[in-house]
Formats: sequence, structure tokens, C-alpha cells
Amino acid sequence: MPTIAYFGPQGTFTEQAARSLARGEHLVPADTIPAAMRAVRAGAADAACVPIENSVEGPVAATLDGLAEDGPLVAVTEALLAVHFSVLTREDAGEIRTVASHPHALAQVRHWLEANLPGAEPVATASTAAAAVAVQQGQYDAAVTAPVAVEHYPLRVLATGVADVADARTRFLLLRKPGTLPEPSGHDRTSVVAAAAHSTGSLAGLLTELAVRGINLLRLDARPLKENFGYYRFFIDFEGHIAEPRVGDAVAALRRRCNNVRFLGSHPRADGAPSAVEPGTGNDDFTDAADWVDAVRRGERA
Ligand SMILES: O=C(O)C(=O)C[C@]1(C(=O)O)C=C[C@@H](O)C=C1
Repeated sequence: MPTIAYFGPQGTFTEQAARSLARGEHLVPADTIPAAMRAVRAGAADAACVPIENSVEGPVAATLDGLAEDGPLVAVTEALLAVHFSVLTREDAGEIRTVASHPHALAQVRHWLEANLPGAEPVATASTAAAAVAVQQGQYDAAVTAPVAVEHYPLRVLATGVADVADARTRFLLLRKPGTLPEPSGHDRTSVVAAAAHSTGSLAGLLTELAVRGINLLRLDARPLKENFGYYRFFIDFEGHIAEPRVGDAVAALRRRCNNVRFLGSHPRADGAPSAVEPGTGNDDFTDAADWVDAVRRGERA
């Protein structure tokens, strides 16, 4: 049976996202984001579900690094989840001195913790559900978890609906080895990563290739190259699908400027927002212009 490896253990937000994206696949938890990606690269799973960005805390570094390093993986779909947390303790919990969770989760409830558990020390764990496991085992006093965690771990619910930012969301990707791409939907996201040259205007040059084709930028993140201090790779998301002439033309231009560009996927956006198209930059405009050049080359038009 086809399987999806998700960033677990059971009861993470990522499991919720994987459930919403699964089409009958068997879901298998992985302890870390790199482990979920490794499972796909090694052929132990058909797809991996991982978080990519949160509206409060920003990009998920482990996912970005995993997409740029090792064998290529391509996003085929995405999910957007509203993120509000539950705070769980043991039935016999006394004073709460430690509160454990994923660093992204702790960052999203900082004010709530200051107001409601002021003396408690925040402790980072591998995921929100890993924090619930650690509380169950007596390592920490409370865990900040996804609401579903309490269904997996018999803990007492101290609070629900906890979120410093009411409308916080996390976006998740379903990753596969490169293969058939999803069909264009009219509301797609295309993602690439490129290590722009350390020279004047190189990043501006990449972004200009999108701008001159009227392609709207959706996200720009930088991650250090690690081996070289001060050098970065850039994750660039933009509207449209690589199957579209306008987007294919832009991706080819990025490749011309930067031969280490890696394609990370073209797939429908979870928010369903249609791509904006500036006058003169529609797919028909690109096709008409290319047809005209062909005709000029054949000597049929001028
Ligand atoms: O630990 C989890 O439950 C996750 O799915 C990870 C994660 C994240 O990486 O941002 C997902 C959503 C929340 O923002 C907090 C943690």
C-alpha cells in the first residue's frame, strides 16, 4: 500500500495535514523532518508530509535545508492549517516548572505562557507531540500541542485554543521524488532554490526575471550555505505553473543566470488565490510572441 511519512510522532499538526492530503495512503510517523524526507529518497515511503512555513514564526529551517540538500524532492500539493494549541499536563501534575514543545510552537504562545505560567521554563522538543510523550514520561510538566494530541496521549487538558496570534497558520507540503507534475489549476505556486553568485545585483537579477514577465513573488527566504560563511541560497516561490509558457520562460531564465537552480515543484495553492497576470504577460502573449519569432525566422513574417 502507498505510504506517506509525516513529521511525527502521532498527534502533530503535520499528521493532521497529512490526513487532509492523503488519498488512501497509509500514514507512517517519522521522528524528524529529515527522517521523513529520507524515507522518500530511500524508497521506504512514497511521499513525505512536512511543515514549510508558519505565519508567525516564518520558515521551517529543517524543511528548507532538506529541500536543497541530498537527492531532489518535489512538492506536489500543499495544506494550510489554522494553528491554535492545547496545553496538556499529567493528571497528578503539581506546580508547572517546565513547558515543552517544538520551538515554532513555543514562539507562537510566548505571551500566553508569560501571562498564564509565568514561572515555567520553556523547553524545546523535536515536535509538539514529542513534548506530549515527554510529559507522559515525567520529563517535563506541561506540553504545548496540537488539539488532536490529547486523543493519542492520556493527559489532562489545562487550556485549549491557545495562540498569541488568533489567525496563525502553518503551510505543509507533500513531497515526492521527481515524476509527473500536477496539472496547472490557474492558482498554482512554483518553487525553486538557487545559490545566487556573490556578486553585485545577482539576487536582484533573479527577481527581475520574474518581474519583467509579470510574475508575482509569493515568498523569498534565505538559508546559509553552511560551508561558506556569508553565502546563502534563496528559496523563491512565485505564482503560476511551470507548464505555463510565461512561467516556463521565467524558470529557463533563472537557470540561464544560475546553473545551480533546483526546481521544487508546481502545484495548486491551498488558499486557492488565482495568479495575477499583468497586461501583456499572459500565456497567450508569450505564445503569440514566440510564434511570431518562429514565423520571422522562416521568412514568413516581418
Ligand atoms: O510539531 C508539530 O506539531 C508540527 O507539525 C510542526 C510545527 C512547525 O514546524 O511549525 C507545525 C505547526 C505549528 O506551527 C508548530 C509546529
